[in-house]
Amino acid sequence: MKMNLGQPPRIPTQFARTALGLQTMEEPHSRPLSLCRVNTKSILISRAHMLVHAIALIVLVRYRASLFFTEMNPADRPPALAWLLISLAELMLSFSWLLNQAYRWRPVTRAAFPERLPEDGELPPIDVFVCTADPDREPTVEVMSTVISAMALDYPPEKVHVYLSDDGGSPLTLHGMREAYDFARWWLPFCKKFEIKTRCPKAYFMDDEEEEDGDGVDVRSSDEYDSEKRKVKEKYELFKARVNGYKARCRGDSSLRSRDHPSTVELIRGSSADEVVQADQQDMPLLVYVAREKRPSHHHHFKAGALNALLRVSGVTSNSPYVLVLDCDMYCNDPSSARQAMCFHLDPKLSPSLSFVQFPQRFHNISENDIYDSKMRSYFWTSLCGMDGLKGPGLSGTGFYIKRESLNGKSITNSIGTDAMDLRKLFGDSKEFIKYLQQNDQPSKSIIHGNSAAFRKEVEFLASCEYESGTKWGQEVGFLYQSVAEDYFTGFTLHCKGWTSVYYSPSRPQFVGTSTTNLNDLLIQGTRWSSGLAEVGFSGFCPLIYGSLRMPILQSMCYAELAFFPLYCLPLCIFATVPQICLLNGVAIYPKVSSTYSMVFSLVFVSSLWKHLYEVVTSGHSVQTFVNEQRMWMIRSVTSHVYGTMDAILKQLGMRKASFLPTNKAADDQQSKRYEMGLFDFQTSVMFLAPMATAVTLNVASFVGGITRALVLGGWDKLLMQMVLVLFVTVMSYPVIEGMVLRTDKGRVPRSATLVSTVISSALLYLSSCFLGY
Ligand SMILES: O=c1ccn([C@@H]2O[C@H](COP(=O)(O)OP(=O)(O)O[C@H]3O[C@H](CO)[C@@H](O)[C@H](O)[C@H]3O)[C@@H](O)[C@H]2O)c(=O)[nH]1
Ligand SMILES: [Mn+2]
Repeated sequence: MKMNLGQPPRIPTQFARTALGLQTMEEPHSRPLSLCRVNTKSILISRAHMLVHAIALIVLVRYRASLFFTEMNPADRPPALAWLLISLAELMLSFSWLLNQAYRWRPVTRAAFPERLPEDGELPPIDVFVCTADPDREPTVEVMSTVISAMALDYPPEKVHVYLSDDGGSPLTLHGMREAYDFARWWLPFCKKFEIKTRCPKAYFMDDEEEEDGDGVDVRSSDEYDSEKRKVKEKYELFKARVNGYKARCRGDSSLRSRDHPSTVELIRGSSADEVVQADQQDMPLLVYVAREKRPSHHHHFKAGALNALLRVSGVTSNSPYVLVLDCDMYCNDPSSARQAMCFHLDPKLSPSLSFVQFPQRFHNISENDIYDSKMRSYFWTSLCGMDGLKGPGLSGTGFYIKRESLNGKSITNSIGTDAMDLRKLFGDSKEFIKYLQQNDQPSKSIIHGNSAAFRKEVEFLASCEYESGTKWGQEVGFLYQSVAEDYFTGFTLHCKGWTSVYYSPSRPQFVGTSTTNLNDLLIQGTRWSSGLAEVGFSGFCPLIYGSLRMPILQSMCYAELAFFPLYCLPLCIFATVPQICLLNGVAIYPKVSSTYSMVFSLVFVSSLWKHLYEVVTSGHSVQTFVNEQRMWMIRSVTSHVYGTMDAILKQLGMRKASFLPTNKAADDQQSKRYEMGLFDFQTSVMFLAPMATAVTLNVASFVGGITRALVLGGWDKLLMQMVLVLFVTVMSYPVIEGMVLRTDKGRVPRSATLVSTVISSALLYLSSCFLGY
C-alpha cells in the first residue's frame, strides 16, 4: 500500500511567497486578512485607576518608611520584626501590582477573515503534534478523540499531517491509533458532508441531544442525516469497544506504562482492510505514531523532549512550515482554527516576524460556579490580551500554530547558516533532517515509499535518546528544557529573539480540554507551574534583566509578573499570620482609624478589590467568580506557590531534580459530584492541608480573640483595620472552615489535618508572643 503524502507542497503565488517571508513584501492585499482593535475604553479606565492607585501606594510606602526615622515613645513603637515583615509584604505586593499594570497598558482584540484566504491549493501545509504520556491518567479513547478532531480540521486533507507522541510507549495507544484511523474513515466524510462543527467524536455524541447550530442546518434536517448519523454512531461505539477491549486484555501488563523502551515510529493505516476503499485514503490526513526512545539513564525532558522528537521526525516526513501543538485532552472544537490561524500567518504585514498564533484554552468540564477558578480567567481573558497589544502573548503549551522556522534557534534578523558542520552541532547528525531544514519552508518531496527500511531507520535514529547529545536541542533549538514550564520559557525566548505572536479568541472556542476540577490535582499542577516559573525568575534568564535588554520593558514586565507570581507566597503567608498574631496580642500594625493614613490604606484595599471586580464583570463573569478568584489566590499562595518556590530554589542549588507528573484526566464520579455541587474536596495530602488549615485556625482565633480583647480592654481605634483584614480573610476562607468543622462527608478536611494545624497555630502563637515580648 502506498501512502499518499499529497503533492509536494509548492509555494505557488506571489501572495503566499510574501506571506511565508520568502521575499520582500510587495503591494499589500486590498482587503486585510485580520484586524486588530485597541480597547480604548478599557485603557482609559485602567490608566486612570493606575494613577490613583500608584499615588496611594507611594503614600503608603512613605508611611512605612517614615516610622524608622521618627522619634517615638518606645511604648508606642510597634515591634520591629512585625513592622518589617508587614512592610516587606506590602512592598512585594505593590511591586506585583506594578508588574501587573503592563497587561493593562494596551490590551487589544483581534478579528480574522478566513473567507479572504487564497485558494485551498495555495495554503501552506500543517503538521499537528499531539502529546500523550500515560494511558492510565490520559484515557486512550479521549486521546484518540483529540487525534480524530485534528484529522477532521477544515483544511485540505493532503496538507494535514497528524503526529502523536506517546511517551508511555504503550501498545494500547498504538492500537488505539489504528482503531482511530479506521473510525476516521467514516467520521471524516460524515463531518464534511453534513458540515458538522463539533468534530471531536466524543464531544459530538455527548451533546447529541443539543442540535448543532450553524451553516449545515439544511443538510442535517434530512432522513439521510439521521440514518448516516446512526451508522457512524455504531462505528464509534465499535471503536470505543475495541479500544477498551484491548485495554482490558492488557490490564496488569507493565508494558502499558513503560519508562524504558526503544523508539517506534509507525505510519498508521488502520487495522481492518475489509470495508476500506483504496481511494478514500486520498482524503485522509497522514497519521503517524511516534514513541521516542526512553531509557532510565537518560533525562527525557518531559513534554518539551517529546515535542522536539516530533519536530525531528516530522522534519523528514512532511516538514510543514506550520505546526499546531495540542495536549492530548485539548481537542479541536471548531474545524476552522487552521484557516483562522492562517489569516495571521499569511498576513503580509504580520507574517515576517510572526512566530505563533495562540488560541485560549477553554475547558469542557468546568461547573457553573467554578469553585477552583479552573478556567483561569485572569490569564486567558486579561493577561494574554494585554501581552497581545505589546509584542504578543506568551506560549500557553497547547492550541497554538507555530512557524517551524522560528524554532530553529535563530533570531528574527539572523537566519540559519549553510555550513554543514555548524548545522550538525546545532541539529545533530541526521543528514536527511539537515537537508530538509535547509530547504527552508519548502516541505520535502514524499520520501516515504510505503515504509522503506531507510526511512524507518532514519526516523528511529531521530527519535532515539542519544540523538540529542552534543547538540543544541532544548537549549537553543526547538522547545526548551530549562524549565518544566517549557511553554512559558520557549515563548519568552522567542520574544527575546525578536519574534512576535498573536492571541486570537473567537467567540466559539477553538480548542477545548479537560481542566483540573479537584483540589489535589489542582495543587499538584500548581506546584509544578510555580516551580517552572520561579525557576526562570531565579535563573540568568530573569525576565527583568535578560528580558528587558531584548524586548520592550512592558513586555518583559509581563513575563516577570508570571515568573515571580509564585514568590508572592511570601507576602500572603505574612498577611495570613502576622496581623492575626499581632491582633491577638493587642499590637497595632496599621494606623489608627482616626488618622488620615488609615484612609490611604482603605483606599488601596478598596481600589484593588474594585478593579478586580470590574475586570471580572466586564469580561462577562459573575461576582461569584470574583470571590472564587480571591479565595483561590489565597489558597494557592499558602500551598502550591510555597512548595513550587521551594522546589525551584532546591533545583537551583542542585538538590532536586525536575519532575512532571501528568495531570489526571480521568474523572472520579464521587469527586465530580461534589464538584458539581460546589463543595470543596479536601482529599489531598497533609502537606497542602496543613498550611491552609493553620492559616484559617489562626484567623478565626485571632478574630474572636481580638474582638473579645477590644471589648474588654478597648483599643478599637488602633485595631479596627486589622480586624477588618482578619474578617476579610476569614470570610474568604469559609469553605475551609466548613470543611474543618461542619462537614461530615468524605471530602471534608480530615481530623488529622485539623489537629496538625491546631498544633502548628498554637506553636506559632506561643513563639511569636515571645518575640513580641508579651
Ligand atoms: O513526560 C511528559 C509529560 C507530559 N506530557 C504531555 O504534556 C501534556 C501536558 O501535560 P498535562 O499533564 O496535561 O499538564 P498541564 O499542567 O495540564 O499542562 C499545562 O502546563 C504544561 C506546562 O507545565 C504545558 O505543557 C501544557 O501545555 C499546559 O496545558 C499532556 O498532553 C501530556 O501527555 C508528555 O508528553 N510527556
Ligand atoms: Mn492538561
